[in-house]
Amino acid sequence: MNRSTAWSRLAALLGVEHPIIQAPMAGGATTPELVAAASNAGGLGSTGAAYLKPEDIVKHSRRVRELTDRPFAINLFVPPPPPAEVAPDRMLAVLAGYHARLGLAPPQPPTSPMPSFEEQVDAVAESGARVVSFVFGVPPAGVLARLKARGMVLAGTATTVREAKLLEAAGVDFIVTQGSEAGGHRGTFAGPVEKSLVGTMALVPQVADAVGPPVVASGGLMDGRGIRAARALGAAGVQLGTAFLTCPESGIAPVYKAALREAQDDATVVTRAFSGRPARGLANDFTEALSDSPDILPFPLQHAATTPLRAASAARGDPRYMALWAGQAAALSRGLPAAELMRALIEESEREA
Ligand SMILES: Cc1cc2nc3c(=O)[nH]c(=O)nc-3n(C[C@H](O)[C@H](O)[C@H](O)COP(=O)(O)O)c2cc1C
Repeated sequence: MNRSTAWSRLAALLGVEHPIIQAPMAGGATTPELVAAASNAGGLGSTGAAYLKPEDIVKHSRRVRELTDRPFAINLFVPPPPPAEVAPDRMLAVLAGYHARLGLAPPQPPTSPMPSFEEQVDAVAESGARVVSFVFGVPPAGVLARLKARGMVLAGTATTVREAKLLEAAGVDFIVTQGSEAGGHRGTFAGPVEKSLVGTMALVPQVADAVGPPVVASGGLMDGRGIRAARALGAAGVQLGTAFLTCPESGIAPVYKAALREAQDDATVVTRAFSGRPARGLANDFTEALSDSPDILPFPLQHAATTPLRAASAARGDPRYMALWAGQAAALSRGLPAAELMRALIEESEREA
């Protein structure tokens, strides 16, 4: 299939003019206003719903539907196996020092903050989203069958060829490849993360050669240059996260937007310090002090344990203890309104190389 056919076929599958996806970003970035603006401009907006309670998924998607009658996407985390018994005392002692510095009450033993996956799926099934994407694994067969029976288009996230093949075998409609440049959590689920840090340039053509479903490239793409490169490598579409974080509609804290605008190419690190899972973000005091700690708890307990500190740091406009998820090309952030950014991406991606 030639490149322009793959591109327009994926656009038709997604029900959009251009297969340019505003990435799902859990943790509040993907407000209904951001999602709807991306969709209204001719791409596909996506909600990162992983931490949302089912009733909030219902509310959020109702609001998106008020703002657009175009297709949009929702994303969930495939749930991790229940964590083994862990002793959080040493991590709590480390965090206590930071709490004291900010005048917070001592940290409490963490419990999982994740809503019930089954109930999230119930809410997603009723959300009116056209596309449902998953990360951190192969979703259960029953979940895929149920959403497919409702006519929803399904996607999984792969960081290696092996993961892409597992997702193809499960029957997803398209595969998002996540290159190691990507901001946020590594979606790795089959194999050690250290071996899955494959860059977009190397990952996209290998996955495109290995699997049948269309491949959507993500990781380090910020403008038309990246989109054209991804297309040339065999991608049928693209997904951009960091590029949308500095939009006025994105829900992240102002201090986080300011840090992204000042970021340099070497500003990011992959760290487990905030959540227990490896994720790429801007280095700060917290990542420098904790990234090598042997006491980091497994996801989602580390995420829960660091929540009060991250929230207090954001409320004070102090980026030192916040999770500032960002891809390696954050310096190319433009801070445009989402519709303008989407229109610019479309126009730039169609220019001759
Ligand atoms: C703040 C942030 C949160 C993210 N949350 C999610 C998420 O909830 N689900 C998901 O599939 N990917 C998530 N990602 C990863 C994106 O889907 C995408 O792979 C990544 O943003 C692409 O790289 P880029 O940031 O360089 O564009 C997140 C990325 C960022 C920056």
